[in-house]
Amino acid sequence: MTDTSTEHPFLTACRRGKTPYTPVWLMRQAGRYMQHYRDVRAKVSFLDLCKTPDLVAEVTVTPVERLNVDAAILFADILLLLEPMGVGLEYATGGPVIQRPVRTGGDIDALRDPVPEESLSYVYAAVRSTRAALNGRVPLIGFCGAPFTLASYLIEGGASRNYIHTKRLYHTDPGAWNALMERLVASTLSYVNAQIDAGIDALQVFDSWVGCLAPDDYREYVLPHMRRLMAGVTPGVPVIHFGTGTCGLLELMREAGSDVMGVDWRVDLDEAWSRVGHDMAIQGNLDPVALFAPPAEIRRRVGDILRRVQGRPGHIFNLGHGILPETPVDHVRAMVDAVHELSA
Ligand SMILES: Cc1c2[nH]c(c1CCC(=O)O)Cc1[nH]c(c(CCC(=O)O)c1C)Cc1[nH]c(c(CCC(=O)O)c1C)Cc1[nH]c(c(CCC(=O)O)c1C)C2
Repeated sequence: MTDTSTEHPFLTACRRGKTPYTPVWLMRQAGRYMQHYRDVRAKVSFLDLCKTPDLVAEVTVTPVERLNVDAAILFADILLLLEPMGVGLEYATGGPVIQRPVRTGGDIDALRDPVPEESLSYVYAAVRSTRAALNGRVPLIGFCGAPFTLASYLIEGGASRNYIHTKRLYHTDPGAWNALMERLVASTLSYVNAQIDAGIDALQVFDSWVGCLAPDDYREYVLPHMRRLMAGVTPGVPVIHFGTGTCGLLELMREAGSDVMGVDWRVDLDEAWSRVGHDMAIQGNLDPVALFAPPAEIRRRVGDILRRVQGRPGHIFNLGHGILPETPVDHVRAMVDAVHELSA
């Protein structure tokens, strides 16, 4: 695994090349289910952690060492980009909060356009220190929020159940909605292209909450912006497009133009893959709650997913969403070992 002269299986799989085993990594692999992370967080707030490159490197690399996963994901958050827009980002105990949500065309006009190279320079410092700490062992994934998911936080002011304010904006003022999405795409492109310059090996775009949309609304109010986002990413770095609850949207999401489609557990992986097309790679899709089952049952379920894709090149194993904080670490390790052993 330390041989950097050959491409790592994770990157080969993103390009649908043949690999000696199915590569695996886990969303939220750095997080509260791990004692090491809780120890770090006992001493420093979430935002201060994100802004301290050496600590970011430490919490990013630790799960790679403990779990033997095939990729690292930079420790950061999709909402960091919103802080320099001047809306008041805060990580409260109940989850992230936007103190001054945007609801009208006037609010949108008043947003600042972030200059990521300046206000988010700590992210690029973190990419460099994490790369140095990884020392070529596994590729480093950078990430961003997709414009719809970012807009939902900006407009609702935090997590949401029904997205009433978000949907009302495009129902009542599509011009303001499109202006907001265009600004988010522009800022996100400067943000991620500077992550690429700093040395990330792959990019995941998290559209975590896009599954709340009717297909016609996705087509009209989201897809054109996603197309411009994907087209603007500096070429050469594979892009993973992930969402949850996207069963009704997969064919439309394909049109955005990523290399890899990430799917949750609510759809059979072989069905998802044939619907997005075998000319794309696929990532997924074990239910994160399956990690609470006994290791023998976890192994059986890993085997089921691997059988569905029948060894077709271009599968990256992952959960269907992030690891939950209460997950037993030894079960996570058992899952990673099962993927490696059963796919070899
Ligand atoms: C560990 C963590 C993160 N963010 C937050 C936490 C919890 C803070 C803590 O308890 O220490 C606040 C934090 N930030 C956010 C949330 C979700 C809250 C909500 O339900 O709206 C929380 C708890 C918003 C967020 N943030 C992210 C998403 C997309 C992924 C997803 O769908 O889960 C979303 C929606 C991305 C994210 N966020 C994070 C990573 C790190 C890398 C890794 O995966 O190991 C990543 C990729 C890190």
